[in-house]
Amino acid sequence: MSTPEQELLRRALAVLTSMAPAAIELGEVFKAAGHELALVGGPVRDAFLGRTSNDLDFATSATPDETQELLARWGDAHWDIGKEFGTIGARRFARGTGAQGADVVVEVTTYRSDQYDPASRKPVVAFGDTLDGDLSRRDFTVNAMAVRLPDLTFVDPFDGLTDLARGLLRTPIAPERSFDDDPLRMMRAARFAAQLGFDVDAGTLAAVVAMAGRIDIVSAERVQAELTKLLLADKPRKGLEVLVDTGLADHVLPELPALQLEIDEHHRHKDVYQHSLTVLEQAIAQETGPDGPVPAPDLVLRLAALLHDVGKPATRRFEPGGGVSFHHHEVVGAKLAAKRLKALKYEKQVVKDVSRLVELHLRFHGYGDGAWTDSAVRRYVTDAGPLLERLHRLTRADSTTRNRRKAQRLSDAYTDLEERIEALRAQEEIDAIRPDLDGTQIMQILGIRPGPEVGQAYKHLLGLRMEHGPLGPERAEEELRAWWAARR
Ligand SMILES: Nc1ncnc2c1ncn2[C@@H]1O[C@H](COP(=O)(O)OP(=O)(O)OP(=O)(O)O)[C@@H](O)[C@H]1O
Repeated sequence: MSTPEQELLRRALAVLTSMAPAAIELGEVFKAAGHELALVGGPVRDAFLGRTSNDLDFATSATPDETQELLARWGDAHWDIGKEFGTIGARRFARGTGAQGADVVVEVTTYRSDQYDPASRKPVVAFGDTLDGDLSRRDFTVNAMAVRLPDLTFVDPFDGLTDLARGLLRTPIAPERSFDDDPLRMMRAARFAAQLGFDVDAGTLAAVVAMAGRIDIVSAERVQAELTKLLLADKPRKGLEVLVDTGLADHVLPELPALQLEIDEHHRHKDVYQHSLTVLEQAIAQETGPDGPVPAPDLVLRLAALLHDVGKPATRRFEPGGGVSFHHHEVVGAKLAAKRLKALKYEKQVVKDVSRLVELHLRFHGYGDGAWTDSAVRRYVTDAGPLLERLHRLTRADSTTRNRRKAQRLSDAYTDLEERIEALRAQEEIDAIRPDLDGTQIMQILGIRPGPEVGQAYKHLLGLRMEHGPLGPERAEEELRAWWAARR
């Protein structure tokens, strides 16, 4: 019989041995120079979860200058952008095959002993002398384990292994002090809950609830980075529930808890919040890589799935005859989503794409029983543009009815729409629809110079192309002349 911890240790040892050659070699380099070196953080935790990594974090007793000198002899490429925080990085290009067939990236950080400065309400970077001291300022016990090198001694001052075996996120020091030092750790609890499927320990969770408002002093960029990692996890629901249940979401993504108030009249779900989490999960199930079934996490799709109904609270109307409506919630939602993502400092393109998907997520429901004209299909494809594939996924994911027949009907209707798109695509260009005549041809035919009329003519021909499909140059010329004559 072996305890879960022993079982984990055995597994970790196998993983560590497989990634050890490069790490052990580095340990020997540091030892020869009289310094301590230990593998820390994510790679140690992941080794216990049976996952190898070629991205290794180390802590050392050496100063940043000493580390830089030692790494110069080990790696093939180096960087020191984190030197101010004690971190020097290096990459060793792949040698050999198998586990050694990939590049190894290392970041070595001088032992830290940051102290919280009550005046600036920020931790001040300081270097320390012990590994235990360094581990004590880490976020969670499962991230505060280390393996000394080159001898592979396991160091676990906060009993992280027990927490790992139980699937618990707990701060090594009192959570109130830890979150005071760096409130971002509260977001990180939600992120690791999503990534690892772990629960947040009761005391740690209570501290998040009590201190949620402190997240406001953290920069939007840092919050965004954690939210993104949370959303890109295989199963983000748990992390999102931590955000909402603790009140953190009221500060970083208030549109999400606001959905809890809404009763969804279309689907028999408790509320729009639960519906949104399910749509996110279903959208994730729809993700495939460009080369087939390898899942490729798609941030834009996931954000759109999570936020697609955020316009509902503001547009809810109770109708006189009973029932509820959310007219134009997609338009309102698109604006709210864009505003929130901008505040979180997401890149412009992400903001634009998510907002557009939110705006278009209902469009398909006008499709009914296949009664769309070719013109409506062209407009759907044109309005979605490069987001068409994602819109397909989002729209399919947005069906959470438990009524199987209704679900099947919706799915069949969407398949029908996709087939209509394919059929039209086989007949004509629909992915980048342009009028039959370009600006130069318009000017030639009408004998006019560049000016607003050319644009108006172009728009008129584009409208006809959308409505009727390709006209051909002759009919396009006739239509152009008729339009010109009518407006004179
Ligand atoms: N804000 C923080 N407060 C305390 N410790 C932190 C903080 N950020 C990082 N750490 C420590 O540094 C390690 C590396 O952080 P990082 O954010 O890279 O996480 P990770 O576990 O390596 O996962 P990933 O590389 O996927 O982000 C963590 O395991 C943790 O020990």
